[in-house]
Amino acid sequence: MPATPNNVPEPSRTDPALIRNFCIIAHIDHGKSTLADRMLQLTGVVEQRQMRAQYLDRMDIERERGITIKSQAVRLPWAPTQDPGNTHILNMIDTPGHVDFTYEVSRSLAACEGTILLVDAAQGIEAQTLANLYLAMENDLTIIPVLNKIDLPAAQPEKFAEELANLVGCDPDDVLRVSAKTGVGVDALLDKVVREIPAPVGVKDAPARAMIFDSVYDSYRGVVTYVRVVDGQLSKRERIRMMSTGATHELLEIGTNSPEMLGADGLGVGEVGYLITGVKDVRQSKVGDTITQQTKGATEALGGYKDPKPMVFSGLYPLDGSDYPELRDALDKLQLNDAALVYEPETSAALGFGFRVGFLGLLHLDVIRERLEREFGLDLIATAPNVVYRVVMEDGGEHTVTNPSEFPEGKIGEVYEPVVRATILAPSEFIGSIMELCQTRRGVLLGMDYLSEDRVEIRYTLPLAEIVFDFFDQLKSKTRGYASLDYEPTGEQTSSLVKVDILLHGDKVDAFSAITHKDAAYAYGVRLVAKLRELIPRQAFEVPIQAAIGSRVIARETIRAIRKDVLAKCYGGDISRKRKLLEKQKEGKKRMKMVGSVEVPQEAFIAVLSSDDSGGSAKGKK
Ligand SMILES: Nc1nc2c(ncn2[C@@H]2O[C@H](COP(=O)(O)OP(=O)(O)OP(=O)(O)O)[C@@H](O)[C@H]2O)c(=O)[nH]1
Repeated sequence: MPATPNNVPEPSRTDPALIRNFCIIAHIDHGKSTLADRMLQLTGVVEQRQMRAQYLDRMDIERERGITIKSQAVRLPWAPTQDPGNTHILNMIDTPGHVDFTYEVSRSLAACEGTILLVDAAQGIEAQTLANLYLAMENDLTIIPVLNKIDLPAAQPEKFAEELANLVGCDPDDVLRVSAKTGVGVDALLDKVVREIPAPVGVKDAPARAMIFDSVYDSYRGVVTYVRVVDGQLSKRERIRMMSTGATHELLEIGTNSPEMLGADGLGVGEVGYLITGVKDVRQSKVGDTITQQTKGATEALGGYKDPKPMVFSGLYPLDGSDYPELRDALDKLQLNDAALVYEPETSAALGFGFRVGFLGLLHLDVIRERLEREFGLDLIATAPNVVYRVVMEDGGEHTVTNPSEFPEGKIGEVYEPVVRATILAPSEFIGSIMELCQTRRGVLLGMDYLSEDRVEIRYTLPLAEIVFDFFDQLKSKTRGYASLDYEPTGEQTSSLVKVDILLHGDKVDAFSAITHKDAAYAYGVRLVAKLRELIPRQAFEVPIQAAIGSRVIARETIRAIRKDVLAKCYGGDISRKRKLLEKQKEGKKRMKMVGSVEVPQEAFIAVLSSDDSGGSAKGKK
C-alpha cells in the first residue's frame, strides 16, 4: 500500500462519513487561489518552507509548459476543532471560473456536496459569483458564505455580510469573515466545512459508478482523468468502461492529489481523485461521463452527461498560405486537451485555405487564438465570430448555418438564433446606460433586483449574436469598469435576420458576408463598403463595391479607375531602372489577393476583420 502522510486513511478505505467534498465559488480576484494556498498550508499538505504564493496556480503555468499537471482536486486531511480525534478528508475541487465553461463548472459542482461562496469584503458580490451560485443551488449544494480580505482598510464587512446573507438566505452573523492573506479565520472555515457540508452517500457494495468532472492532457502520461466515485470502488489494474461510448480501458494508475499526485490502491465511495488509462485524447475521457467496471459494471449512468456544443464559430486562416499544414497540426494538438474544440477545413475565395473552428464562447476563442499564435508561432486572420443559425425553408427543409456565406438562398420560412440569459451586476447609478445598451442589442428585460441600496442585478434575454463581439467592452466603458457580466444559453428564438453580402466588381467576398438583424443590415452595408473603398487601391478599371441582401443592393461605393503605368515616368531607355520598377511592382502584387478580377491588399482584409469599429460581425450594430 502506498504511503500516506499524517496517518491519513487510504483513499480506498476512507469512511465516507469522514469525507467532505467542496469547491470554492468566487469572482475573479476575490482570493480563491490565496484561500486554497492557506488551506494547503493549514492542513499541512504543503510544508511551511515549501509554501509559495499561489501554489496551485503555479502548477497551472507549469502544466502549460508540460512539466506537471494542475491539481483539479486536492485531498486535505483536517482534524476539526470540534472533533480532533477524527481526521476528516476534505476534497477541494477546482471549478473553471468562466461562463464559456458553464457545463464544466456544473460537472465540478456535481462532484461536491457543498461550496464556499467567497466574496471580497471590499467589492461585494459580482456577476460570476452569482452565476456560479445559481448553478450550485441547482445542484442542491450546501452553501457557506464567506467574506474574504477583511484585513483590507477598504473592507466593508457589515455591508457585504448583509448583501451575502440576503442572497443565500441566512443571518448576517452566519457569514464567516476571513483573510486568506493573513490566515485569520481560515481554520474556523475548515471546521465549518466539516460541520455543515454533508458527507457523501453512496452504496459501497454496488458496481462502481464514478463521474468524470475534468480530464487533462499531459504530454508524458496521456490523459489524466479526474473523478468522483459515487458508488462502489475503482481499483488499480482493473478494466473500466466509459458508459457513454462503451470504450474499455485498463486502469494503469489511480490516486489522489495532495497536491502532488499520489498513487493508491483504489478510490472508494465518496472519494475524489485522478486516474490514468493511457488514452491520448480527452475526447476519449469526456467530462460528465460515468465510469464503471468492464465486467459486472453498473447499467445506469449517473445523469447529466452532455456533449460539448460549440456556440461561436470563426474562420481561422494563416496569413501566409504556406503555414496551412502547421495550422492543422496545431489544431490537432490543441484538440487533445480540449474536447469542445471542433474544426473543419474551409476555403475562402478571399483568404485561401483555412479552418472553420467552433468554440464554446468568446473567451474560448481568444484562448485558442492566443495559443495558436504564442505557442505555435502562427500568424492568423480570424473572420468575425458568428453564432449558429437554424434556417427553416418554406418547403420544410432545414439548414444549420455556421458560416454566414452558407446562408441558404431561396424561400426562407423562419430563421432561429441562439439566445442567452445575461446577468449584469453594477452600481445602481449605471442602470440607465446598461438598459440602453441592452435595448440597442435587442435585449428583453427579465427583471432587476437590488442587492444592497446602491448595487443592482439586472437580467436580460439577449441574442447571443449581439454579445459575442464587443458587448462586454461596451458594458465596461459605459459603467467605468464597474459592471460584471455573466450569461448562459437558454435556447433559441425566431428573428428577422438577413444575410448581407459584400460584392467587389460583382463578385461576392465570402469573408465579409454577415448575418444581421434586418434593421441593422443597412448600417452594416454602408459601413463596410465605405471602409473597403478607403482600403482598396484604385485599379485599372472602375470597381463598384456593393452591399446586397439577395439581389437587392442596399449600399454602393465606387473606386475610380486609374491607369497604373509605372513605366510612364521613365522616359528614355534606362533598362535597369525600368527593371527595378517592374520588380517593385511585382513585390507589391505578392501581398495582393485576387477577388474575382480585383486585387485587394491582404491588409484590407485584416483591417476590416480585426478593427473594432468595422462591425464585421454577425451581430450588426445599430
Ligand atoms: N489584503 C488581502 N489581499 C488578498 C486576500 N486574499 C487574496 N488577496 C489578494 O487578492 C488578489 C487576488 O487573489 P487571488 O487569490 O489570485 O484571487 P483569485 O480569485 O484566485 O483570482 P483568479 O485566480 O485570478 O481568479 C491577489 O493579489 C491576492 O494577494 C486577503 O485576504 N487580503
